[in-house]
This record gives sequence, structure tokens and C-alpha cells, in this order.
Amino acid sequence: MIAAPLDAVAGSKGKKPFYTHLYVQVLAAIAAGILLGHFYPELGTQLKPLGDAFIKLVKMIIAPVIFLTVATGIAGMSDLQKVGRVAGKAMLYFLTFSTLALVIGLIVANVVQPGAGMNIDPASLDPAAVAGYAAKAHEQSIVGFLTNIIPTTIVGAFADGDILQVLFFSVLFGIALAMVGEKSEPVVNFLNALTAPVFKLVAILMKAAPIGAFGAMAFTIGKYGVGSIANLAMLIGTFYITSLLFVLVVLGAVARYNGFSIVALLRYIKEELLLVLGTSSSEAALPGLMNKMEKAGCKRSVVGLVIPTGYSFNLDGTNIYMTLAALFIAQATGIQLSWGDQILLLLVAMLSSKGAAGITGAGFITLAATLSVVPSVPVAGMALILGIDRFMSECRALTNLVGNAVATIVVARWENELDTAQLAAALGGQTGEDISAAGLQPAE
Ligand SMILES: O=C(O)C[C@H](O)C(=O)O
Repeated sequence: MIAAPLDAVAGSKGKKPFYTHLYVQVLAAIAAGILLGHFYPELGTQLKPLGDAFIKLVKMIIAPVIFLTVATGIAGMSDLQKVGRVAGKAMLYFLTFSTLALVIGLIVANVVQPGAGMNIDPASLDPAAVAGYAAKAHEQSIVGFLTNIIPTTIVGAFADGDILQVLFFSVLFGIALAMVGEKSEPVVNFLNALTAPVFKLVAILMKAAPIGAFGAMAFTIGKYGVGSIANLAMLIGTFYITSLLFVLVVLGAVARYNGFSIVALLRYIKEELLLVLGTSSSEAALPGLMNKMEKAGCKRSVVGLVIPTGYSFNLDGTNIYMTLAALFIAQATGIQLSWGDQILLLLVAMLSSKGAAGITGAGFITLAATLSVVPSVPVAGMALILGIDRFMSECRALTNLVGNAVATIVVARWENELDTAQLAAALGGQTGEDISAAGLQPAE
């Protein structure tokens, strides 16, 4: 079990003054960033390096965290077939909920019609404004994405910090450790011992989170202004409300069915949510989320397999955004989409969304990838929503993060790798009886 390294910064329940808690500091930093960006926009835009530097700090540690969690988690598994089962069940979950998210985006766009009445002449759109994104999107072929999961070299995977490549190697290495058995014990012990200082390092880096969130927020508001929100308020509002309802109603039902409350989970991961809100990147919270899910009773092997794969394959927020934004562009430019067009859009989005990432703006590129294969909606229409993408990115990232936290608990429970008493204790306010009343069996 990973020692409780983030306790010092993650809002532990001691009698520490309120302002020493990480979430309070990040919240204050976000508020200060918004004020500074609004009243001194020029200064705000200059603070971008603070946010970028913090994201770099986190990225620096992501590969070791994944490697140690996955390799030691799998090495400790007595039944190696479980690796395949966990991966298979996770993929089934990802496919179901990310498709549901796409369908919900499509339905909401048809009902609310956030782009209706804008009457924008498609000829007036400037394709050059989004040409860079469309070109990036073209680089992402499905075969290319899949073969890229295999790193050219082991060192290369770590050097590039490519999550799926590091995961691929870590799974194989963990399997090899388990197969070697007793002889690999010194290596496993060493890796287990290394876990504590690496997570301690995460805790140290997290102390810089308020500075990163402050800089990133001051930049966002300074550069795009609160005014840009007003112009596309209908789209932004529809997206935020749909995502919130998705989390509370859809993921809430999944949580309830699995014996925990979504609100308690949101409270439990509040530091991570605020970090993502501040930096607009779910990757910024990846190490913290992995640590917390393990402390909530999910076995390390499940956490190590589900969360990193979920960051590529289970992006609920990105999926809601893709169909909603695509239909918004069609509505704003007066393009009538048949049901056939919409189903084609959905099918293409199902594939292209799988390559998205947890970095800010990734969802925008994925939308460009989708629209460049769907003839009915012009990619150039994305110029309409480019200016507000940072605000959409926040919501994509927040929803993606919650989706992956829920997925981890559900898959752990399916595999009987969830300590329900630990989950109840971590989420607080829930008793062991609540959990057993829900018909759950504690993991052995
Ligand atoms: O970080 C994420 O999960 C998504 C990203 O922020 C995005 O802009 O699409």
C-alpha cells in the first residue's frame, strides 16, 4: 500500500488551520487569478509560464508513478489472467460510457439547439484560423495511434513521458516479474520501496499547485476575457449543465448502484478537481488521483491499469463536447444535418475520441480530427468556438477526471479488488452497513 504521502497537502482531517489545506489554497489562487486577469489582462497573459511550469513539474513525475504503480501492482498478483480481465472490463466500461456521453451530447444539441439563430455565413469563416489544428488532427490515424503504443525504446517511452507507452512497458514488466516469481523478489522489494519517495516527491510538487493554478487562470482570463464567455454563453452554459447532469445523474446512478455516493466521491477528490479547474488539464491531477483511488480501497493493480488507460479511452467530457460542438457549428452556420449525418458523426467521434489526451486543448484537436472526416460540418466552423476553447477545456477535463475516478471504483468492484470498508472510510459519511446494505462484498 502506498504510504499516505499526499496527506500533508491533500486536506487531511487533522486540526490544521483551514488555509493550510491544498484545496483552500488552490481555490484562493483561482479566485486571485480571475481577478488579476480581469483587471490587469496584460499582466495576466504574462503569467502563463507559471501554469506551464507547474504542468511540466507534474508531467515529469507521471511516468515513474505509472511504472511503479503498475509494475508492483501486477507483480503482486497471483492470478495473471486477471490483468487481461481487468483491461477487458475497463475497456467495456469505457466503450459504454464514452458512447453514452457522445449520444447525450447529440441529444442535448438537438433539443437545446445552442447555435440556432446565429445565421453565420459559412463563406465568412476563415479556414486559416483552425488550419493548424486540422493539420495536427490529420496526423492521428487509428493504425498510427495503435502502433504508437509500442515504444521504439524503453528509455524513449519514459523520455517522452507518453502515458500509453509507459503503461505498455510497465504491464509487460510487471507480468515478467510475476512470472519469474521468487527470484524477482529483490527487484519487487526495491520498486516497492521506491514508491514511497516518488509519492513524497508528488506531495512536494503539489505545494506549487496554487502558483500554477493562479498563473494559468490569470492567463486564461487575461487573454480571452470574461467577455468572450458572453458571446457564446448558450453553448458554454449548455455544455457545463449537460456535463454536470452527466456527472450527477448518469455517473451518480452508476455510483449508487455500486454502493457509494457521487457527491462523497467529488468531495473526496476536491483537491484534484480544483487543480484541474485551475490548470484545465486532467493530467495535472493524474498522480494525485492514482494515489487517492488506492487509498480509497481500490487495489493498486486496478488503479494502475484503469486510470492511465482511461486518460486515453474514457473521456466523458471530451465526448459530450464533441457531438455538442459539432452540432452547434452546423446550427450556427445554418447546415441541416440528417439523422444519417449525425450517426456518421457519432461513429467517427467514437473512434477519433480514443486518441485524445488529458492536456489542455486536446479535445479541440480531436473535434478537428472528427470533422475532417465528416463531410457535412465544415472544419472551418471551429473558428467560431476557438476563442472560448479554454473555458470548454476546463469542463472537458473536470468531467473526464470524475469519469475515470468512477470507472476505477467500478472495475475494482467487478474484480472483487475493492476494499469496501476502506472506500466507506475514505469517502466519509458512509458506514460499512451502507456498503453491505448495497449488497457489496468486501474484497478479500
Ligand atoms: O485534460 C483533459 O482531460 C481534456 C483537456 O483539457 C481538453 O482540453 O480537452
